[in-house]
Amino acid sequence: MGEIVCQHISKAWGMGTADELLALDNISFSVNSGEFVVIIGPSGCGKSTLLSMIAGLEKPTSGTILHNGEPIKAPQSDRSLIFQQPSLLPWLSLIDNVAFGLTLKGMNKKERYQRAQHFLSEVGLRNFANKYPHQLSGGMQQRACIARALCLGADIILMDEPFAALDVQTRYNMQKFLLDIWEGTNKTVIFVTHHIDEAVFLADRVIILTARPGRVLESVKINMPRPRDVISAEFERHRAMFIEHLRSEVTKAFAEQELAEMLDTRIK
Ligand SMILES: Nc1ncnc2c1ncn2[C@@H]1O[C@H](COP(=O)(O)OP(=O)(O)OP(=O)(O)O)[C@@H](O)[C@H]1O
Repeated sequence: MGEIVCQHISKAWGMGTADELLALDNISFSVNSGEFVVIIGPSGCGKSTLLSMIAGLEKPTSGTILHNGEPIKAPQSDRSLIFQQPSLLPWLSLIDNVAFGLTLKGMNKKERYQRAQHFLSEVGLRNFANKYPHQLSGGMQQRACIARALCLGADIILMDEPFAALDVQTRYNMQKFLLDIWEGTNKTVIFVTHHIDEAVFLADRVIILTARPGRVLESVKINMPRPRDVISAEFERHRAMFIEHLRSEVTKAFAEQELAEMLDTRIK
C-alpha cells in the first residue's frame, strides 16, 4: 500500500535572501495506493521540487506531505526516486547495485543476492547480474534502477523524466515495460514528464501544474483501456486537450524567463 497526500504545499527557495523564489504555491492533491499519476507542466514550474519533497530530500516551506498517513520527514526506502540519468554505482556489478540497500538493512549475503537476482529477472536482466553499469545501455540501466527500487521494497516509485535521455524506440519499450511492472506489482507511481504523449500513454490521472509558482491547474482522469493506441481518435482527443491546457502556461513561463533575462542584462 502506498498513498500520498499533499496538503497546501508551498516551497520557496532561498527564503529570506535577495534571491528568494517561490517555486510551488499551495499545492494539494492525493495519490491513491496503486495509482499511476503523471505530473506535467511548463519548464521551471516546480515538478522536480515537488518530487524531491515527496521523496523526503527537501522540506516544504509550508504544508504537509503524508505517506500512508504519516508526515514525510526524511528519505526512506519505501519511497524510491528515479532520475533521468541512471544513478547506479559504477564500481559495483548490477547485482551488487540492486542488493546494495539491503546491506544497510542488515540482510545476510545469501538472502540479499537471492532477492536481487529475483528482481533482476523481473526486469529482464537475469543474465546481466555480473555486468557493470558501463556495459549496459541506458534503458537497461534504468531497468536496473527500477529493480533496485522494487528490491528495497518501495511502495511508491517517484520518476523524474526517467526516459527523457533515451531514443524514441527505447523510450516506447520502456513505457510498455514500466506499465507491465506496475500492473504486476500494484505499486504507486508518480511520474514527471514534459511529453504529453507519454502522459496520455501511461497515466491513470494527469496533474497539470501552472507556470511558476506551480499550482494545480487541473487533475484529469484518463479512462482509456490499456494498452493505449497512440494513433486512436481518443488518444488524439486527450493529446489535444493537454496541449490546449498547457499552451497558455508555457507562454507565461517563457515570458517570465525573457523578462528575467532582460532585467538581468539591464542590471549588468
Ligand atoms: N536547489 C535549488 N535552489 C534554488 N532554486 C531552485 C533549486 N531547485 C530548483 N530551483 C528553482 O525552482 C524552480 C522550479 O525548479 P524545478 O526544477 O522544480 O522545475 P521543473 O518543473 O522540474 O523544471 P524542468 O521541467 O525544466 O525540469 C526553478 O525556478 C528553479 O530554478
